[in-house]
Amino acid sequence: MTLPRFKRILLKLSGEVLMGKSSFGIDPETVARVAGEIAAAKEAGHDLCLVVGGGNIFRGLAGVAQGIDRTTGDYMGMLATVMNALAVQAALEKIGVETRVQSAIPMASVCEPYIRRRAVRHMEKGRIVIFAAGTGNPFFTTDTASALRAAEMGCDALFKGTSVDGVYDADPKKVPTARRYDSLTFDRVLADNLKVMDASAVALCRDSDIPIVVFNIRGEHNLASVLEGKGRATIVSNVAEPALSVVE
Ligand SMILES: Nc1ncnc2c1ncn2[C@@H]1O[C@H](COP(=O)(O)OP(=O)(O)OP(=O)(O)O)[C@@H](O)[C@H]1O
Ligand SMILES: O=c1ccn([C@@H]2O[C@H](COP(=O)(O)O)[C@@H](O)[C@H]2O)c(=O)[nH]1
Repeated sequence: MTLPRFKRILLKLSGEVLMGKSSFGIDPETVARVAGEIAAAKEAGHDLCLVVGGGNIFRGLAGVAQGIDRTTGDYMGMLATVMNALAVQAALEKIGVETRVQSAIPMASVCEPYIRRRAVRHMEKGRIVIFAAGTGNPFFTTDTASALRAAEMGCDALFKGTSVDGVYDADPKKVPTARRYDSLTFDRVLADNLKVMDASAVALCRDSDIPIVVFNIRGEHNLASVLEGKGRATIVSNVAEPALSVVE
């Protein structure tokens, strides 16, 4: 399928992807590889901002399973995303890309607080803004933060770089016979309760008319391919049902 080409993009980087082949934490080689691909996307003329997940370090619900109350667990998860954001910033700056980290939870000694107009200005100056600490609120995820920031920053699309190559009719990690969609509507994702992204994120993108492109960022050069419009991905948009297709 040929994907549309987008200029201003919010790239959501899954925390899990940053751990590379390990089962926890940050793998420097993977972060460096992803940073190189982000730098190349910028070189190719895209305006980029990033939201980084925290699943490689801590998720609120995992805390709940260990007896930590949900809100505390969620704040721990948000702090995990700050660590990831700093790791991505360091890797980007090492290869000469100017960046700023803005956190939804103010931490003045570590990074800037999230100020929308300031973030817009950074982007106008060609910097990559990395949004950390999700939305700053418990009971949300970085998917919702991505949809929110994409809308606030006037992005043309939200690219979800994750560990699956698109949206399936069931979780492909649990159902081996699941079939992948080439394209589908926001309404279908919500009606079928497809779990690749939170319902709140999907609803926000639907209402702001921001397409979501789900692709596997674990594969080398996949980011470049989907940005060029030819990679393997699923596009979720408001386009009517006839455009919906299952490719395999
Ligand atoms: N219908 C579906 N299609 C595709 N993937 C699905 C579907 N339902 C569930 N998933 C799961 O969604 C996961 C991707 O989303 P998830 O929110 O878990 O990760 P992430 O946000 O990318 O990462 P992190 O939380 O580590 O930052 C995949 O690993 C996949 O197993
Ligand atoms: O707005 C937000 C964003 C995140 N959290 C918590 O952080 C972790 C990690 O984020 P992922 O999106 O799963 O990568 C998440 O599990 C939440 O516990 C949050 O509370 N609010």
